[in-house]
Amino acid sequence: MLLKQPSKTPDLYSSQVAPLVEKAMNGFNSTVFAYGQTGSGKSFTMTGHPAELGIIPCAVDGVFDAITVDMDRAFLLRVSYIEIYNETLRDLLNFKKNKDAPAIHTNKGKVYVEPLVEEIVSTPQDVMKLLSKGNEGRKVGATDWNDRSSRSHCVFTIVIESRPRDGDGDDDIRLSRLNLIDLAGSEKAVSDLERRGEGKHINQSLLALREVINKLTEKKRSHIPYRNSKLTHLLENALGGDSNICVICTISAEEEHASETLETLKFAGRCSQVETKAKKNLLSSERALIRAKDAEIDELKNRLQHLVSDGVRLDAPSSSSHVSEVSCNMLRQYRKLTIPAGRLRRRPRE
Ligand SMILES: Nc1ncnc2c1ncn2[C@@H]1O[C@H](COP(=O)(O)OP(=O)(O)OP(=O)(O)O)[C@@H](O)[C@H]1O
Repeated sequence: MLLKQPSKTPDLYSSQVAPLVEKAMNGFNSTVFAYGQTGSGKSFTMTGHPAELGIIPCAVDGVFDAITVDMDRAFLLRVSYIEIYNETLRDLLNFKKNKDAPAIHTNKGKVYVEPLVEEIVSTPQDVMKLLSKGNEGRKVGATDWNDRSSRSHCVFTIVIESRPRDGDGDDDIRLSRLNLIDLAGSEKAVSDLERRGEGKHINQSLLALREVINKLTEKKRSHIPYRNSKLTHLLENALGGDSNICVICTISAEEEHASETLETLKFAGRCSQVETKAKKNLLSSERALIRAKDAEIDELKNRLQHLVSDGVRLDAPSSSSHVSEVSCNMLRQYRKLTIPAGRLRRRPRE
């Protein structure tokens, strides 16, 4: 759908992305990506700017707002952040320690990345800290068009698991992925040699994405070349129909960019023809991390209650530094694993 009025990112979020976040909260995979030529505002739109909140922070608020009002379900959230740079995957939450580079695997048609850090989060602040941490490791560089051009594709994912609060509810454990993607921008040859090498990989992977989208719009679908790039391989399940998708296309209005703008608009037109059939994802209790964490939470709760009945004050330093450290660690772990419903946990706005 095309927005007819110039709009700010939070308006774009409310009209186009919020419905996908709502679906993600109910077990449907959702994917949002920004596509457009270099310097046209993809990172501005996805990550945001001091002047304007981006799609990712809006979505994070959307997720926690939904948890706040949902009194019937308990949630467990995890976050991962992957970068594809020069056709190599990097874990942006673990890039320093990373000895084994993450790789794409497929099992029974499901694409996943391993090894990959998935951090458990319980507040919007936790999520935003991880986003900033990942962004520090992201490859950016100055090009002829953008001083801080993203030289990589970045996939920020919130994994949402939930179960009914009452009863055992094992037949209604839901798992979904909310993928928020900032693609690198298509570009003409740039003057800097290193940038030119990166640009070649960027353009090839975007070409692969356009080819996949073209194939997906064909009435009689032939082989779809997902494996032609890491980007399309990683997005195979999402593009292939298991996810609700929102594609945000950004353009530069200057005349010198007219041909790229036309290409982007054509891409937007083709994306709007792709049909997806996302299904609700249910998880067996044995595979549900939320079930394993339930046991851990109960155990921590018991141990904390014992400490309190022994007279240890959890919110104040104890006379014994060992008891204090143990209780603080337990309390921290307990808080990390529990997201109470019915409490406003909105991230303070700048
Ligand atoms: N709507 C906007 N209003 C004000 N400034 C903007 C807007 N969109 C983009 N900018 C500014 O334009 C510059 C380029 O934007 P941005 O980095 O988001 O582009 P990009 O499409 O992500 O580029 P690349 O593909 O090279 O990474 C930045 O300085 C950004 O702050």
